[in-house]
Amino acid sequence: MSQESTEPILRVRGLHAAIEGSQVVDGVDFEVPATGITALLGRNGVGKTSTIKAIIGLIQRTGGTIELAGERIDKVPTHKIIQRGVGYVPEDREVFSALSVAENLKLAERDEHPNRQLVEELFPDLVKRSSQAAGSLSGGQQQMASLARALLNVNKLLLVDEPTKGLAPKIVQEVAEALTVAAHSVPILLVEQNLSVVRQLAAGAIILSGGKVVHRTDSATNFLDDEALTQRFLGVQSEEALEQAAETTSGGIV
Ligand SMILES: Nc1ncnc2c1ncn2[C@@H]1O[C@H](COP(=O)(O)OP(=O)(O)OP(=O)(O)O)[C@@H](O)[C@H]1O
Repeated sequence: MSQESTEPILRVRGLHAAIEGSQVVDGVDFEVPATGITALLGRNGVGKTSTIKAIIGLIQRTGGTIELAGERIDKVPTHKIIQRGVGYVPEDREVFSALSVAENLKLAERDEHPNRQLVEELFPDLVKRSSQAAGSLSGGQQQMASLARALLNVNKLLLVDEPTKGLAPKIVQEVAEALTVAAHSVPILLVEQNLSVVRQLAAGAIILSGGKVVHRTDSATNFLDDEALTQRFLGVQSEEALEQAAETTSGGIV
C-alpha cells in the first residue's frame, strides 16, 4: 500500500492579488493537504474566487509565494500551471456552447492518456449526450461537463469554484457524489456556499474575510457546528441552530 504524503500539495504564503488596481487578496496564508477536500469559505465578496484565480494566475498576483508540490508557481503563467497538474473548474462552468459535449471533452485532454473511463463511469448522462451542443445542456449537465473536463487529466490538485451554485437539490447531490469520487484520486480546494455540501465533502476548511484568512480548521464539521463562528464568519447560523429553530416553529403549527 502506498504511504500517504503528509506534505501539503499547495502552500500559499502572503498572497496578494489585485483586480484593476484594487487589492482583492490581501496577504493570504494557507495550505491544502495532499488528500481529500478542503473548503474555502466566506461571505459573498470576501475574495474566494479571486484567491483561486490568483493561484492559477488568472488575476494579477502582486506579492507572496505559491508552491505546488514544493515548486514555486507564483511567477508561472496559467497555461503552464495547468500543464503542471492543476485542474480548474470555474464558477460559471465555461463550456464551449457551440461545440458538442464530446468536442468539449476532447479539447480538455492534455495528453494521449485521458482518463475517459473515470469520466464515463461518473457521468453516464454525458456519454448519452456526447453529440449534443454543450450550450443546450441544463446547468447541472454543464457542471458535469466542466467537472468531466478537469477529471480527464491526471492532476496534482483541483480548484473547484461553487460547483453547486444555482442547481436543483437532486443535481447538487449528483455533483457532490462526483466530487467525492474525484477526491479519491486528487486533492480538491473547493469554494462552496452550500453548507450541507461542505459538511458532506470537506475535511478541513479555510475561512476568508476581507481578502484575508480569518480562520482555519482541520474539521469543517466542527466549524459548521459552532454557531458563534458560523455567525461571525459566514453570517449564517449553524445548521443545527437552524434545524432547532425550524422544529420550534413547526411545533407551534397545529
Ligand atoms: N472583475 C472585477 N472587477 C472589479 N472588482 C472585482 C472583480 N471581480 C471581483 N471583484 C471584487 O473583488 C472582491 C472579491 O470578489 P470575489 O469574487 O473574489 O469574492 P467571492 O468571495 O468569491 O464572492 P462570491 O461568494 O460572491 O462569489 C469583491 O469586492 C468584488 O467586488
